[in-house]
Amino acid sequence: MAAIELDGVTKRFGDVTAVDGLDLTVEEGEVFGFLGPNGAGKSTTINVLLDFVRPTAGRVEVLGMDPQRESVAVRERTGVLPEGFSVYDRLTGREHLEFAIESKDADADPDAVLDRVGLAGDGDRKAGGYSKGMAQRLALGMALVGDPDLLILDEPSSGLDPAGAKEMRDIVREEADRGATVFFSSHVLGQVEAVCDTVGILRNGELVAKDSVEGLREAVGSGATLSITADGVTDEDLDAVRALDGVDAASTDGATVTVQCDPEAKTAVIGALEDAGIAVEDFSTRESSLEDLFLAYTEGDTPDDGGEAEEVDA
Ligand SMILES: Nc1ncnc2c1ncn2[C@@H]1O[C@H](COP(=O)(O)OP(=O)(O)OP(=O)(O)O)[C@@H](O)[C@H]1O
Repeated sequence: MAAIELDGVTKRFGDVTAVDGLDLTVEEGEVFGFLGPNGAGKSTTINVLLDFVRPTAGRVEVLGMDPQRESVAVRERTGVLPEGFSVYDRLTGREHLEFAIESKDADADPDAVLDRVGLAGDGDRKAGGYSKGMAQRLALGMALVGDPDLLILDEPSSGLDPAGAKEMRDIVREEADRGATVFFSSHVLGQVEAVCDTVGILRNGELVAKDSVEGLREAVGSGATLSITADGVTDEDLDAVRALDGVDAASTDGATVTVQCDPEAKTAVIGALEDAGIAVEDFSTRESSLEDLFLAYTEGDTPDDGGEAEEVDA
């Protein structure tokens, strides 16, 4: 069964269309990464799932229920880490968890949860004195209370240091192993790449791609990014590079030339620059990251090369 099913969901705020005819299915047990630039409509979609916002049009199902008619039942089985969570300054970390345990009528040990999210030893401190990352850990702990069937995490890594982000990803995996569905939004691409089974990319309220990370990579192209340290590169030089077989894109910031290309095109690219009289000081190649991919989907034209990605025309 699908944990989340959106069918033609549109949400308008006055003249602004935040979500535009969104069709989306997240299967039970899936870790789904909801990616998109600022303002793409991620939080609005999450608010629709939780019935904090009512859609202008479309059908929504969460855990087989209609969140508008069964909002209490949906929320009982869902753990939420909201965007911009703010703590109750005067309550301790443990009191926050006790509150979450009580309101979910759950049977959890607050200290075990504090320990799990890396706050053991800080449970008796007033949360008003927590750092941003500690508050985020606390919010994650509150979302985990009661072993929810669905975890909805809005930008869960915001404010976390690299170790905290890694711990968050480990927890997400543990929750998925337990059978929970995890839906998390992010524009921190590495977070999504590292932990998600499936990624959906939202642009201007529309789903522009949905696939596994690998599938999306294949759809974008052969996937190498070549960085060449060289100055004095002109537009004509870049045009010569772009004209080469296997080159998708080339740009420069004045000191470094960045080329998206097939790995085999590397020698030809460097040769073309050298033929133009450019002194190539250094170069490196890396597999295109999800970031390159994300930018290709959200800034450039959507690829239509018949790759593995399920293209979604909204
Ligand atoms: N309550 C509201 N009233 C008016 N406009 C809104 C409201 N909520 C969201 N919007 C608009 O809807 C669009 C989508 O916003 P949303 O917060 O869903 O995006 P997002 O993808 O979560 O962005 P971010 O990554 O910046 O949090 C934006 O243009 C935003 O200004």
